[in-house]
Amino acid sequence: MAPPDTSAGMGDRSPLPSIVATVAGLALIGYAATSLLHAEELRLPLLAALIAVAAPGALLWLWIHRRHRPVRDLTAALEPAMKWPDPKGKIKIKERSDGLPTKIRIAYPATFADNDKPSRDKVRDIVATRTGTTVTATWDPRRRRVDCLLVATPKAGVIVESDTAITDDTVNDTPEQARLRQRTTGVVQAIMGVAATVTDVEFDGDTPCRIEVKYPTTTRDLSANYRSRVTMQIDSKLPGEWRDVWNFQEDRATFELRPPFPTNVRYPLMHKMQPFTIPYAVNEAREIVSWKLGSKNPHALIVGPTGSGKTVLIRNLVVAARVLGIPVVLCDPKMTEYLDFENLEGVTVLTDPTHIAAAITKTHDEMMRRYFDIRSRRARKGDFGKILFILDEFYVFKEAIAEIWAGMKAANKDLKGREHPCMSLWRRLAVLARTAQIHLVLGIQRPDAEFLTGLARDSFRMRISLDKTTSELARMMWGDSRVGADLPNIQGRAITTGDHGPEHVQVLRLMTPEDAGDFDDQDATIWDQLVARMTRQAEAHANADPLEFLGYLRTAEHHAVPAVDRTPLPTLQEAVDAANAAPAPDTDNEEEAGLYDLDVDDQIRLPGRDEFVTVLDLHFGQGYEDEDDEEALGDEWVEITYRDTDGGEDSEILPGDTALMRRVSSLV
Ligand SMILES: Nc1ncnc2c1ncn2[C@@H]1O[C@H](COP(=O)(O)OP(=O)(O)OP(=O)(O)O)[C@@H](O)[C@H]1O
Repeated sequence: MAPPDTSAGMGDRSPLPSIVATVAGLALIGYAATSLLHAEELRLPLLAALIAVAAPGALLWLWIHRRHRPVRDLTAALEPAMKWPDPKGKIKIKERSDGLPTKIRIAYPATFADNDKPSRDKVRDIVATRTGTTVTATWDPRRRRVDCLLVATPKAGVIVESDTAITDDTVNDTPEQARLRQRTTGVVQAIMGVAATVTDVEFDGDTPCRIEVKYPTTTRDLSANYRSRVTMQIDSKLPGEWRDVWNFQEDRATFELRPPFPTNVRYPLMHKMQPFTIPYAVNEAREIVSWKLGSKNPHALIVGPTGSGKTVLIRNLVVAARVLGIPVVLCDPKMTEYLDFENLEGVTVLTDPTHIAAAITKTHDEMMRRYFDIRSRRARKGDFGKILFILDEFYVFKEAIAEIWAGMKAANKDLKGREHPCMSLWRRLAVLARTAQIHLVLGIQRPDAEFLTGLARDSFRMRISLDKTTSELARMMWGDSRVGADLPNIQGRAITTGDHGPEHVQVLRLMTPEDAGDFDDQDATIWDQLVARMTRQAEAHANADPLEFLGYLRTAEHHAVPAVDRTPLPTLQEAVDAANAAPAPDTDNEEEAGLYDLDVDDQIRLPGRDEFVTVLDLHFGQGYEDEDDEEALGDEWVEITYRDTDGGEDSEILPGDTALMRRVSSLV
C-alpha cells in the first residue's frame, strides 16, 4: 500500500473509501483465483492474511493522513500568497507537543515580498487562523524561510456561535487587556508547556491580577524548584510581583498579584509599643513586623551589602529599644554611621576597635556577674534589665582587631593566642548571653560558611537579609537556595524570620539629620518626636545607669584609651553551672505568659498542674511530632524540659499557642 500523498493536491478527502475499495477488490481477486484453481480450502487462510496485512496498514495510512492535515491545510491556504512553482515539501512541521504542531517551517519562493510588512503579516494571520494559535514568526530572508512558533489559545480552533448573549469574558476586554490576556497565555505556556491552558485572567484596570491555569497531570508540580521557577518567570515577564497557589489534586495553579509593596514606609509614630518588642518593618499586608526579645529569637543577624539599608534597619532597633527603656551598646567600626546617636542617653556609641574589644570584654563580665548573682541566689534571672549589644560591620572589626592583636604580640612576647581574647568572649556571649538578658545584633555584609555554623548559627535565630540573595547566601541564611532570589532591588526591602518561615518585608524608613540631602521635613518631624520619647524614657530612669558596667568606655571616645583591664574570668563550666542553678522561689506573684515569652530558669505552672516547675530548656518545632495527638499539638509546638520541686527532670510538648502561669519576681 503506497503512503498517502501529503501535498495540497490531494485535498482533504478521507482515505477510508479508497482503503475499503482496495481491500474489497483484493478479496474479490482472491475469491476468483481460488475458484479457478479449485482450491476453495485456501479462501479462508487467504482472507485472514489479507485482513492481517490490510488492517494495520489502513490504520497507519489514516494516522499519517491525519498527522499531515495541518500541512495540507496550510499549503492550500498559503498557496495564493506564496505562489510556489511546486508547493510539495515547502511546509514542514519541525516540533510537536502532544501530537499538535508547535513549530512550523515554511520555505518561500524568491518572488515573495519578505521585505513588505503587510505581506508578512498576512502569512502570519493565515497560519494563526488555520491552526487556531498565537503565532510568533521569525523570518530568515537569506535562506528564504520563516519559522512559526505556535502557542495554543484556550479555545484553540473552536468557533462558538450562539443566539444567546455572549458570556465570554474576553469580549469586553479593552485593547490593552486583550493584549495582556494573550501575553499571559503565551508566558504561561512558554514556561509550563503548550498543554497548559489559561482558564481565566482577572484584571484590575488594565493590569492582570489573577491568572488561573489548568495543566495536564504531572509530578513535576510537586517539586518546589519547579514551582518557584514558574513563579519567577511569571514575575519577570508580567508586570508586578506574583505569588503562586497550587492545587495538586485538580492540576491547577493560581497566580495572584501581590499587593504593591510600599517602598518608603515612614516610622509609624502612632504604633503602640509592646514590652520587649521592637518594630522594624511592615509586611505585605502592611502589618508592623517586630522582633520580640526573648528565648525564641534571642540574637539577630543582619546581612546586607553596602547601600542596602543595614544602617537604617539598625537605627530602627536602637530607637525602639530606647523608647522601651532598653540600654544600647552600639559598636560601629565604620565610624560614621550613627553620629546622631552619640549624645542620646542610654546609648553608648563606640567606633574604635580597641574600645569595641573592651566593650565585648566588659559586657561578657557583666554577663558573668549576672550568672554569679543567680548562682549565689542573690538574684533571679528575671531581675536583670535587658541590654541590646549591637556590633555592625563585624568583619571590619574582626580585621582591625586582628591587626591590633598582631601589633600587641610583636610588642609583648608574653602574649599568646591566635586571635584577640575578645573574639572568644564574643562567641561565649553568643551562646550564654540570652539567659543574662543580653541580646546581640550582628551586622555583616555577607555571611561565610565558617560564621554560620555551630553555636553561632543556632544563637542568631532572628535573621534579616537585605537585597536579593545569591543561592549560596540563601542556603546559609534560610536553608533554601531560592529564598530571596526574587527580592526586588529596593532599599530597605528584606527577607526576615517570620512566624511561618522567611517573609518579605519593607524596613521602616528612619532617617536622621546626618543623612543631609535624604533627610526631608517629614523625616525631621519623626526624628524630633522619637528623640523626645527617648529622652523622656531616659529622664524617667535618670537615677540608674544601666550601662555603668562599661566604665570608662561610656566617655572613652573623647579620651585617651587606657589599657584593657582583664580580671580573671570564670570558666565556661562555671558559667553553665550558674545558668543551671535553680533560683530560690520567694514570691507567689504570677502572670500569664505565652510559650514564646518563656526563658530558661522561669518558674512556670504547666497546664493542669498546681506546683511550679523550673524551665531547663525550650525546644521549638513545627508539624506533628506525635501522629496520634494532632489535635493537641496544632501546627507549632514547644517542648519544655523542666525540673520539678523534687528535683526530678521531665519534658512536655505543648501547642505553640498555649498560655500558662509564670512566677513574677517581687523585685521587678
Ligand atoms: N528602609 C528604608 N526606607 C527608605 N529608604 C531607605 C531605607 N533603607 C535605606 N534607605 C535609603 O538607602 C540609603 C542607604 O541606606 P543605609 O545607609 O542604611 O545602607 P547600608 O546598607 O548601611 O550601607 P553602608 O554600609 O554603605 O552604610 C539611605 O540613605 C536611604 O536613602
